[in-house]
Amino acid sequence: MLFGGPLRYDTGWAQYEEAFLQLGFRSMLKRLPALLAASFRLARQADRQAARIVVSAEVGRGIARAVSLLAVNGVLGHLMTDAPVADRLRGAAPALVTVACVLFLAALLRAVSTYATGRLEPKVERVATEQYLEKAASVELSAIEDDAFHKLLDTAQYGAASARRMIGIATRVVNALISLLAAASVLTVLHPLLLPLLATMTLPSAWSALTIARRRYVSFHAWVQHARAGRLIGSLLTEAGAAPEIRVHGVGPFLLRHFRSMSEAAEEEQARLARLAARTGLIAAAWTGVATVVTYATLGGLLLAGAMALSVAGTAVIAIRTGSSSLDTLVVEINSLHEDAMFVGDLERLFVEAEQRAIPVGGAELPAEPREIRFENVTFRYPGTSGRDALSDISLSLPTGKIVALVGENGSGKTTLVKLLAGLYAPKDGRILWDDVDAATADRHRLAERIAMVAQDFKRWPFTARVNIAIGRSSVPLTDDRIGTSVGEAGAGDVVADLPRGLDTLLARAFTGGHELSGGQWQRLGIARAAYRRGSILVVDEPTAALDARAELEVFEKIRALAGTGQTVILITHRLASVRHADLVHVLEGGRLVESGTPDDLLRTGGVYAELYALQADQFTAKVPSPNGHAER
Ligand SMILES: Nc1ncnc2c1ncn2[C@@H]1O[C@H](COP(=O)(O)OP(=O)(O)OP(=O)(O)O)[C@@H](O)[C@H]1O
Repeated sequence: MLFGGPLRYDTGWAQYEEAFLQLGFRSMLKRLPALLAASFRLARQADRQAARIVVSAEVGRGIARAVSLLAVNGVLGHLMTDAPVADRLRGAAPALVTVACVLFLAALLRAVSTYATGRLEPKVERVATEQYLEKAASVELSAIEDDAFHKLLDTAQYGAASARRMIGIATRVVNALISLLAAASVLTVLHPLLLPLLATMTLPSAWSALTIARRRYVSFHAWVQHARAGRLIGSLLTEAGAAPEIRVHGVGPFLLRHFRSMSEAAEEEQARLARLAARTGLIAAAWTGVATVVTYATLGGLLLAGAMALSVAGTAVIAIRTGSSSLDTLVVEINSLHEDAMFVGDLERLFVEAEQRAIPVGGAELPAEPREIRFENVTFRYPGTSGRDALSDISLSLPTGKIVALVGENGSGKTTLVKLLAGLYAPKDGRILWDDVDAATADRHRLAERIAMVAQDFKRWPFTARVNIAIGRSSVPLTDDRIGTSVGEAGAGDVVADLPRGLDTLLARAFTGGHELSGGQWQRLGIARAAYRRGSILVVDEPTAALDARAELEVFEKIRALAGTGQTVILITHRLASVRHADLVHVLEGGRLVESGTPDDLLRTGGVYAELYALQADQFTAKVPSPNGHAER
């Protein structure tokens, strides 16, 4: 099956299983105060005033219900006496007025609570989502590439919606709790037998709701990656980037087949859950039925035996109905609260883990104008990969203010080396020294400030051309001067001039008014972005891969000019002719440094560089067959 099987258990799974094991009814009740406190904390963070209003209104509603129950008891007490009807009614009147007033007040409080909850819920979701996104953006690249962390990101994204739901649920829990307390106290006063009977009637629904929620949560975690893969396939079918290949290579039916088989597997799981839920519900209903019969039979027995007055039995019936409906609500709502709290728990777990894997803040100051950056016996392997190191025992110098070229065949480690230089990864062994400051101890944010990078797969932001350039340093105010200079430095003037609305053209074909650039045009904008950033070290990874011959020459000219202004240029390229202007060339092979020197030195000594150079040169000097069959130079 594409993307592996539906159930992939990795290290992250063990933690979910532990969370699942905590899902007992007792532990749920024990955790209730903490859960309510957590949702209240979130609510206060989002909107303190609305949170206070909701809590006060719900407590008020609960109390109102308790008072009305006691008042009803008073009404029945007066009505079910032997006195004349008029006297009975007169006696019951004050209690009736109390019931009416309390019901009116409860309705008012309900309206207040509805309004404040409605105001609060979206804010809670926004605050939680913001925190989620902020944490996701602040972790190390290695965390983003780690599939266990990614799974956590996947599941935690539901935490914000759960946090929103928890607000409404928490209000209903508080309300039902108070009203249950009222019913239970009334029942205890009426007859001690009635309380356990009430509990027996409600236990089955508690058990059934809990069992169903447990299954749903476990299933969700087992299937979350499957669902992501399914969504990914679905989006591939509609994505503009994949559209040409889907049509020319006829990939559509292939992707659809996989989409269907993945969806069918997920449907089977849904059907399995529904089957189990139906069975559980049926068992619970039978159990409740028996318990209800026993309860009313007991009431009848007490009446027949003269152990209970008719008015008391009437109140008991009302209290049992109120109590069991409150208990039902409570069980269902606590259960939902718990289920949602587990997703909020995932979000909190993400916060903790993201904190641990965050790019550290602070550290040693880097020299303002270092003479060189030295790699000292640097070894690196990508986290979670086995096999060979991507870089092994590399020692080399990157003198500042010069053009240093990194050369080597595909997969030799050039990009990895510059990622380490930029602080995106840390070496497994060895050090990267900026003069004598170890980059591992340096302030990472300050280090990144110094670097401008045109990566091989630099981001094509779905924004305007202007923003696509200025996003190179979004922390400074955007000025036309700076944009203009950068466009000039990158030789992107023609690209911008050709755009229908110049710099204000939206570069996202999928949106109205959006425009698409060619690969080479994008590459020029990417270089303009790096120029706009004005880092002291410019890293360009294959800057001319998509450029035509004339543009390529021009771009290298521009890059040389940047080095002339004091910028250090680290250039990765397979076009060895362009490397001839570099001050220093490092040649990598299989993650090891095999040669270093000026281009002329390397050509003279005749190693890997000279060999690759000769191969490329041969392509241009090879004899071109003439029309009459003789080879010509
Ligand atoms: N994010 C990653 N996770 C795991 N392995 C990676 C990752 N990126 C690169 N590698 C591996 O590290 C090795 C070096 O890759 P790198 O991208 O540094 O090579 P390169 O010299 O830049 O190649 P190219 O000329 O094709 O761009 C390769 O074996 C590659 O498979």
